Amino acid sequence: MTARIIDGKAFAAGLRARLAARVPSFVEKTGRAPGLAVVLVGEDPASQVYVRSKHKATVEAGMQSFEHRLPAETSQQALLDLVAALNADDSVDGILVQLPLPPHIDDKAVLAAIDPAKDVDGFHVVNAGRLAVGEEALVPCTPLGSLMLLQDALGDLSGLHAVVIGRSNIVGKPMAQLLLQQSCTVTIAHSRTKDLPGIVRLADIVVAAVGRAEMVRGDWIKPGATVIDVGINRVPGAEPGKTKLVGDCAYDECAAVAGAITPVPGGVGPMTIACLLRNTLVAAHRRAGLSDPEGL
Ligand SMILES: Nc1nc(=O)c2c([nH]1)NC[C@@H]1CN(c3ccc(C(=O)N[C@@H](CCC(=O)O)C(=O)O)cc3)C=[N+]21
Repeated sequence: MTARIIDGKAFAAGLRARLAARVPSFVEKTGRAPGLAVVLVGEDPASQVYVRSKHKATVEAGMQSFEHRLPAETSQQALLDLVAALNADDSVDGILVQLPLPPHIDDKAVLAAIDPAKDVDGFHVVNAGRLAVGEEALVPCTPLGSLMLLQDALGDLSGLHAVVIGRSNIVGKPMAQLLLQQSCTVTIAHSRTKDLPGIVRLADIVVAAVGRAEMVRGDWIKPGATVIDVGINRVPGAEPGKTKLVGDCAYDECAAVAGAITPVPGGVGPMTIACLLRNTLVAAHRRAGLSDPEGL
């Protein structure tokens, strides 16, 4: 069998177009465009690339983008002061503080300072708790985008066994919550799991979010299973001095066995940015007292 390729890039482009189509009626009702503030502390080159693509996508969707670039030596208090100002700014619907932060800053304290209503990353404990108990929440973008791709590929997920590899607060745990909400049987596996290949072989759905390049091998995959590869690992490329991007799954091996699989790049990554805009539009509607935009 050769897996169907799940085209996250195309799905994300479609989602961004649907979002852009909803912006004019929001503007008409409120007199302003939804606004996303992105805060970058320091000059990490990968973070700069992500922040640039977020800005571009935000503007293309007709939303307002506020970029705040602070030097690496910015104090925690200065960052908290900026977050407080963004919380108070009515033109800002979403606040994203790019991670990782420099080591002298306590990221938990910063995330806790973001107004949960503007927490478009869904990282605040209030949103994590709301997701866990099934209340209206802002849901972390990478798991949300992964779920959208799964539902597009499989339709109803009810009763399927999903194995999530990785237990981070940003991906693994919220992914498991979303799959549980869809009535999957969910196993959360991680670096200490005994017989990880044996556990993964039980899965109808594999979500790989461990952050280790090409760790999941083809002979771990049940024939026909759907594989969502969340990993983004930069490794040495074919030519010396060049790098390339690979996922947490050994792509060629897994694609030979799976029913469907996301590539890296072009899979989950573009969905993360599209879902950030989706969350910004949703947050803007809720803050304005409007009902959630439908069909997103
Ligand atoms: N507060 C916060 N929220 C985040 O959502 C967040 C963050 N911090 N810190 C960094 C990670 C990483 N991240 C990605 C977003 C898009 C792609 C993406 O579009 N990737 C493309 C390729 C990009 C490339 O070529 O480098 C793809 O997979 O096709 C990747 C990674 C969001 N992050």
